[in-house]
Amino acid sequence: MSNGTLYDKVWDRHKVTTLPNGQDQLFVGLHLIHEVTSPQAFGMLKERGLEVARPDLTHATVDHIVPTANQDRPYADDAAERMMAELEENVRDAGIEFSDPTTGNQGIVHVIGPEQGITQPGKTIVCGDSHTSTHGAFGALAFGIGTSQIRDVLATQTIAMEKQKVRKIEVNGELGEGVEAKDIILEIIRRLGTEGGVGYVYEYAGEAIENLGMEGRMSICNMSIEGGARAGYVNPDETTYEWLEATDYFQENPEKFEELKPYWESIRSDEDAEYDDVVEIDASELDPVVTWGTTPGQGIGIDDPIPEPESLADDKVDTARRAQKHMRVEPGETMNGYEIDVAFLGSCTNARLPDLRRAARIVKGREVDDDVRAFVVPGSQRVQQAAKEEGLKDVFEAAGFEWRNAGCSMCLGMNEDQLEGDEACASSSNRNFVGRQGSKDGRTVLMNPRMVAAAAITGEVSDVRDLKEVNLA
Ligand SMILES: CC(C)[C@H](C(=O)O)[C@@H](O)C(=O)O
Repeated sequence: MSNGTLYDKVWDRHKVTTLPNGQDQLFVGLHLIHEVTSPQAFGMLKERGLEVARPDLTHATVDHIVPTANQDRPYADDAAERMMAELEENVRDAGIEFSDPTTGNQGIVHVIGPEQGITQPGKTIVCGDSHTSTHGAFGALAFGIGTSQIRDVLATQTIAMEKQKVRKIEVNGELGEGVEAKDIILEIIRRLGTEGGVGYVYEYAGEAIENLGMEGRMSICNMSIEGGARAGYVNPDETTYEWLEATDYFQENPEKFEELKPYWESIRSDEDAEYDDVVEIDASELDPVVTWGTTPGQGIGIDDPIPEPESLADDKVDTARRAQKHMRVEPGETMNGYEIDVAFLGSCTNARLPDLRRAARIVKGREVDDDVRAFVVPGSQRVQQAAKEEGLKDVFEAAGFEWRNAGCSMCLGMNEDQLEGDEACASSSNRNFVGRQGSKDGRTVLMNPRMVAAAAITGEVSDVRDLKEVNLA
């Protein structure tokens, strides 16, 4: 195959047929499920007397409601216990592998798939979760689906979809000190808007993307949906293969690695592939980005002035006014110095081992500000364990951070981890919508994990470049 994008190639490879309504029916290589969006779908399946078609291509975890402090069963929260029990029953009945908390493999669905090596280049991957775009970091075609689509995939292992356009986002230049993958994606969303990607899949390319490790690529692909694109991907390369080779799946099946590698190579976008749109970004111009508003697109460099709503496009003026009122910020001010009450280091965007490592280098030998409650919620039990083994847990706890079990936690406040009243939170997560972190008056400022660490220490949104990093060794 040649002259195509990865998107075209993976799509064609998985296409079963074109349906009478014009949509394509695609075979699904991996269906990830979690406790929040799957119960209803299993219910619909049962009503029709249908069985799960490919339990072997389905994998479950529990992440959204799982308590991150006390995980003794039954969970203190009845609703959480019910959702967990239902998932347990569904996976048992269907024979689906379940990374539950007793396995040591549990964690946020978008952290564990890559960890276990079941997220692979050139696969179609779906999950009832908008951040499924994360898996695109491996060159997979991965997108979030709704409940009725989960039902369809459970029943048929296929999905009906319309083909999207492809926008190549080329990020060139070298990232400056203190600036990282999260800043790149916040900048992309700031420039193109939260709706800018509707109808598109994003291909992230360019030397700044190629220079990122898999975790950074995942942070970027993760937030594709915040820019309106249901999927985003990076072409697989040596960095990808190195990660894959070290995973359980390929350690146990080394012959599969050799067998699949030529396929992975073949689905890379060709040099002469045609794109529906191309956008270029210079990574070397970026400062750490923080949000001033209530959408991930309302971001600015740490020392840039918060915009006058009137200076924005017409359709953005009202939302900007409302956002500034909610956040209690004024145009012309910077976010540097904005007081915070909570620091949350977690989520499927930024709770992998290197994220925690970078934050720990800022935290080491310092103390969390007296007025801040700060916590670290590792993305998975494996991240938690590895971080503990290399001493990161001790670094965080010595500074006054709470160290938790794996889960989504305060990213969306579906468990007991929530903002109270009008607390402001420096958060490494992906959404700053009003009410997102559990309190309708809560205020979320999105930023990279090192910036969260800096905010925890100073008690206000700060430029991490002003704090000296400590060597962890
Ligand atoms: C619960 C789930 C449907 C939701 C999503 O799809 O994104 C959640 O993961 C989120 O981040 O808001």
